[in-house]
Amino acid sequence: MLKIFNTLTKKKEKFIPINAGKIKIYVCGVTVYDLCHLGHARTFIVFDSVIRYLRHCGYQVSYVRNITDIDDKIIKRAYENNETTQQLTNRMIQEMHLDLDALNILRPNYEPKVTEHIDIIIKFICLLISKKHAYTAPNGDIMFSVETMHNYGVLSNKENPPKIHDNILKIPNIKKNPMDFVLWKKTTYNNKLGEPCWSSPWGLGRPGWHIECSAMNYSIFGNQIDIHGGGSDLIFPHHDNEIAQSVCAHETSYANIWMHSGLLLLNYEKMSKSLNNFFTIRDILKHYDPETIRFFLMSAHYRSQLKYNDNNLKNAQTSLKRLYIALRDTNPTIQPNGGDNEGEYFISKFISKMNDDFNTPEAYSVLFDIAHRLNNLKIKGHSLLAQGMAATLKYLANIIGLLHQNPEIFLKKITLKHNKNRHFEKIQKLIQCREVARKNNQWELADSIRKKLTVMGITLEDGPTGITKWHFK
Ligand SMILES: Nc1ncnc2c1ncn2[C@@H]1O[C@H](COP(=O)(O)OP(=O)(O)OP(=O)(O)O)[C@@H](O)[C@H]1O
Ligand SMILES: [Zn+2]
Repeated sequence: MLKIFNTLTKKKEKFIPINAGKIKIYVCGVTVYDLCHLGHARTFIVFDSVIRYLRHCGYQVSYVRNITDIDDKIIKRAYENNETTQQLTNRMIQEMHLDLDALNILRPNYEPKVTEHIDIIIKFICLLISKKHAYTAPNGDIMFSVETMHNYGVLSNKENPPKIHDNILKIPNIKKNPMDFVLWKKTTYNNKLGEPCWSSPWGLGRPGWHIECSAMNYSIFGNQIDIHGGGSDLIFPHHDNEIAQSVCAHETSYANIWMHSGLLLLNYEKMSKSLNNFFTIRDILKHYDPETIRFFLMSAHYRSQLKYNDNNLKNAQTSLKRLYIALRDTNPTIQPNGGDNEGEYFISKFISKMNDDFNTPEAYSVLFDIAHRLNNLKIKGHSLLAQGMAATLKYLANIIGLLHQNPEIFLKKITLKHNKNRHFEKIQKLIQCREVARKNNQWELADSIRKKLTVMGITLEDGPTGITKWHFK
């Protein structure tokens, strides 16, 4: 029986879908104004493995992950780039698909964009106004009134009310309650940045952030879904506000289970676009195989935080290598358990770990037990049993999107990447030494380093500011 931890009840609960055999799941997606970083990959790989597992269990899963294609940060970035918000977001959506596909993340069944749901959003806000849950603020914005909901903040826990962001309190006379939030943002008279706006009963404007997910959920799924997911950074205010809007507008419950993935941290802080402390998926893919990244991001329980650093990625690579080495010289095309009880034992152990709130670290340890057993069988020359064990290993790992490559190809690829990385590090070091030599007027040394780099196929370009660029010839 599958159990899932529900952020709403703070308990692991038996999972029972609203409609037998079918699951409706919605995950908050990216605000598309930059390339995706490894923090996004964490959340999307977590939900990818959840969805793969639910499908493996025989559920028909309908998976929606939205795209936020209108927001302050998008407007600002498009203005800086001297392009339209649509040009920017279309480009970033394409790049996002490239990166997430590279990580073998299955595409959602539907990826709704906010700008394609403005009518639905407006209707939703009208409903909230008609039910007296929303009001027009003095500046013309439409605000949700949190006092009209008896248990506002239920997800983030009312007993420990979340801190109100300072700058919310600084806005004078706009909100009836400092926790009230924007549903519709009125376009300012001069519209300095030329931001996109839509006509509405309240004049030209654009939607606030929280309303988009409530409205798109309603339009795609009706108001009730089985699972709502996202990173734990979204619990408050985004998900509490979604609950407030959806419950107040439609007077039904909203999501049965709230699942939140732990954040990927860089130096103890959330990796994030706004904090500008991120590594793009693309950059990491230059140094690591996509499957290594996937393996790393599932190596801690999905609710735990995970620290990004090169060592952790290297460890993930070593672990994955161990599994592929075990699979080497086997032909795992026969039945997964090879007809023996040991295979069945491992399968049921793996399934019980995944049924326990998708415990991937424990599920990994079953994979390593199988690999260990497989190595022993190979050493002892029990070829048929080894084939069965290899098939079990591949079958189970495939459920969560791992070990789908040919072992020889994977092992060759990581050796090549390793050599390339070492080559890259060597180049960087030589360039640094040359820069020091130049600063110290050691021209002969600087010149000999340049010659060495030329032999390695590197061309240097010394910029006027003293910064040296390089490229392969
Ligand atoms: N460091 C992270 N670790 C895990 N999940 C993350 C991380 N950063 C973002 N996410 C998740 O990725 C999805 C998209 O997030 P979003 O586009 O808001 O990213 P962001 O980098 O936090 O952007 P911004 O800083 O502009 O708000 C959300 O579900 C969010 O919870
Ligand atoms: Zn959302």
